Amino acid sequence: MHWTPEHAQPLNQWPEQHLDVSSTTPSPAHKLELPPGGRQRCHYAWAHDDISALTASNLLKRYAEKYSGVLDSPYERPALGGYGDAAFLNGAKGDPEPWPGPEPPYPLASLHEGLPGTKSASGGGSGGLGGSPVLSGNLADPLYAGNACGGPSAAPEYAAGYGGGYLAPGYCAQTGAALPPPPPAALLQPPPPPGYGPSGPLYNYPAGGYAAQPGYGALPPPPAPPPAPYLTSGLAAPTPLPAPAPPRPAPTSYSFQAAAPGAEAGVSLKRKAADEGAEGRYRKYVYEPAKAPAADGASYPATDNGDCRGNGFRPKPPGAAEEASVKYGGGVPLKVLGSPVYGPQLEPFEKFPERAPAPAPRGVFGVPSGEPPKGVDPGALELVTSKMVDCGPPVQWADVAGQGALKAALEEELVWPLLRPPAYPGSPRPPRTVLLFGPRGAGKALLSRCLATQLGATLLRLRGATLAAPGAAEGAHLLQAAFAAARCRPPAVLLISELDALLSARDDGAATAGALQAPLLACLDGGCGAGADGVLVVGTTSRPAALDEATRRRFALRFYVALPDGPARGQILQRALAQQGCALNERELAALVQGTQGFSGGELGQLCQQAAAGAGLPGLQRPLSYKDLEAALAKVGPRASPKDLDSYVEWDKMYGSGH
Ligand SMILES: Nc1ncnc2c1ncn2[C@@H]1O[C@H](COP(=O)(O)OP(=O)(O)OP(=O)(O)O)[C@@H](O)[C@H]1O
Ligand SMILES: [Mg+2]
Repeated sequence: MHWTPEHAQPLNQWPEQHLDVSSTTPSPAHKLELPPGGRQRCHYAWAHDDISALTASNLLKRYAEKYSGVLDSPYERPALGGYGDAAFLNGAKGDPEPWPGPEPPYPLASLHEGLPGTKSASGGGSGGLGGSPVLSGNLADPLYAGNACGGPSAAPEYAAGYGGGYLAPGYCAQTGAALPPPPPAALLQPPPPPGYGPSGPLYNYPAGGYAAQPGYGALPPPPAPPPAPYLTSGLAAPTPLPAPAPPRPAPTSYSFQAAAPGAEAGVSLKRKAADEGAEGRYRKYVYEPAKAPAADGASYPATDNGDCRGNGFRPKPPGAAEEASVKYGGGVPLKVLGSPVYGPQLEPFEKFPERAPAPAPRGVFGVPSGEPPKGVDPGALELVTSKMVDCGPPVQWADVAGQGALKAALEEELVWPLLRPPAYPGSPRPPRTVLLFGPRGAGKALLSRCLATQLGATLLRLRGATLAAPGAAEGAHLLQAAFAAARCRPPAVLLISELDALLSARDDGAATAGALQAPLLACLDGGCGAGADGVLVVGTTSRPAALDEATRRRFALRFYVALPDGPARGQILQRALAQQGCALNERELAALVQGTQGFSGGELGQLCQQAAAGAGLPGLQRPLSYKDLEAALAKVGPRASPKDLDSYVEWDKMYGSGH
């Protein structure tokens, strides 16, 4: 055989190589490369391949013995075949006593016959020792391929067979003395209870029958015992159970898990679906035709009928669908009744002009549920109650165009936890403060109104600039009164827009601004009732960089309200133009959407107003045309520069909650 370097394989691959022993001519290269001493010890892989069959057999035998010694050190290996499989299964591999296995020791004399390459009955196959017809019958089954305890593994060095039968996965080299002897069989298998022994009767009913189990009285009565002919001979017929106890009263509260089944996983899926815009279970966040509402008209078919008042926010009461129908369409049935389907359907946008007069303040605002806190100016409280309560029409999720991911995040992280707070002890409190930041007119106030609607809460609106205008003392009184009013009338959403106007870092250097920061922080800390159950504080700003760290930290959640994307702009424009009696065709609308890139929702509304004003149509004698809008585009443009938008994104990355 001609020797080539590819024969120089490590020993662990050796059995897989074909070993041709037909040639007796030694390779001169081998002789030159191999050191004269230590060849046998260190250079197994370089052993001659031109050797006789007898030499090969002897060599294999010797290597096998050597490796068995290396492997077993310091573990003292018992005689081959000393362990049966049961020894490993019982964890008695360290038992110094030889296990009385039924199999005889492995016949070492036939080891080499199993090696591939030997021109023997094994046929030079790939089975290694395990493939030997002689050994395969003697090897323990199954073969353990490796050592999972991090020690030297048997698998690479004794490929497919050798030693594999001795090393179980997880087997660590250790002395047998370190292991305790196996416990007596009586301990391993406790005796069965009386009456359940192998020789005992099958059933062992107590003589007087079973006593009624407390707490299961509401279960239906058990079936009558089978008639005597069907009972096993010798088996005592069970005594019927006594009459069931009166049913326990239904629980008045429900746990978080019960109230929102699969909330955790479902929510994540929903967010994922919203992010990806993929077809998922929560397709309401992507553009699609409206789905049929739930049978009861509820946004989310809750499995519970409970009314969670843990934090003052309540889920929608039954019959909300009818109420919503009256509110929105004046009796006209709506396609989506309280269902937050964020699709391109126009119905939700058309319902604004048709809305019935503003309903009476929702929640329990009209009936104070709490005492006004001491130290609050009664005049300021009266002012807040009469002037700052938002009585506008409710805003559903579908009324906010676009912002799918943000709406999903608000609902998941704010609305659901507030409506259904976790009931288990030690669970984190739902967030009570949220900051919405983004360009002017992006829809921060609209989203706040939507939050109030979803929570069934009263909305109190404060403007930072208005608070800062009259003077520091009066502004502070108003601020405290607003928080107090919210606390007195839960559930309530307190919206403080232009939050930056209250803080010291103002560009215009308003004198009172800085003075309002301390009262604001005190109120946000709970001093004015912000931490009370049933009060959610929403701060909005278009200058998030003006917020110092103290203020920023007070808002548990911080969400970026971005400018509307193309489809959202199309929706807002359609709705605004429909109010002015203008209907653009598809091409014109697409062109308008294209031309209004970078516009906020507020600016799109201004564009339509400008178009109407430019056309000189105060009374709308003729419908607006595309040309009017083109002309208005020359006058109204986006206010936020790309640099501003970048700074929002940066701030969001640093301090935002992400969505
Ligand atoms: N995504 C939207 N869908 C429908 N209407 C929108 C949307 N975004 C904004 N609008 C409309 O634009 C107008 C301005 O919105 P809003 O007052 O909520 O903006 P804002 O972010 O609070 O602005 P500011 O920073 O000036 O307070 C509102 O009439 C609102 O209805
Ligand atoms: Mg606003």
